Amino acid sequence: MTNVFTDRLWSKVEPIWTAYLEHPFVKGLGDGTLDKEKFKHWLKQDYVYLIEYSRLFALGSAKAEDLETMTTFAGLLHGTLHMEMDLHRQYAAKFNITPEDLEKTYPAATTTAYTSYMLNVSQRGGIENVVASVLACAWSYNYIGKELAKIPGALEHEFYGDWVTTYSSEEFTALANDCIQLMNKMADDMPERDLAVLEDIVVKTSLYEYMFWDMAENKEEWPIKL
Ligand SMILES: Cc1ncc(CN)c(N)n1
Repeated sequence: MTNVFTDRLWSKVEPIWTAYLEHPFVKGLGDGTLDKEKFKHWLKQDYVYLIEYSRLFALGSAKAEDLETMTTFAGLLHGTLHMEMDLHRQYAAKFNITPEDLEKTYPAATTTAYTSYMLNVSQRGGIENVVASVLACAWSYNYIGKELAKIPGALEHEFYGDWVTTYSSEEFTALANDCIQLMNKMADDMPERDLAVLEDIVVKTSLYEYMFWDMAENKEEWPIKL
């Protein structure tokens, strides 16, 4: 089989993605020992992250040059707003947090930096920048979900089992695969100079993903509280 662009991306980001699995927050999700307050911090920050992330799918749909791509982005938008964010709303209910309060979460420094970066490169560039921006997000959570699902008891854990089940599910895998396929479709016949730009976006967003885990682990907001 011939190599596709995402194979090249994978070999570039593999060390970062392997580090996710060693991260204390991710390890705690997998073995069920994660502190609930840390998870609550992730949950709230991730909800407002996903709102901005959804904007990227809407932008991708607007920038699409064919109906098939437009439809794929619309499906990704729907899957995020409903399937993925439903998981967050269900967890929030366990903490007695309403969807309205979740939505009012003040974005932390890392959340702001990560979403601003994605929106900036996506607005400045063409649709291929949008796809490169969203790729690490969908693909890495699916990767983590599938790896954690291999840990005995992780899928059945009374609290974190739903997290592992959702991100390793066929439904979420299909969303991640849609992003992977879109990336390969965009990269086809692209000159090396442009591919290098896309690779840099995927590396940076992969690093932001790591910072997001750190932010949740340390319950970070901003350096000075007002
Ligand atoms: C920060 C982050 N990255 C990725 C995902 C998976 N959509 C997420 N929910 N949050």
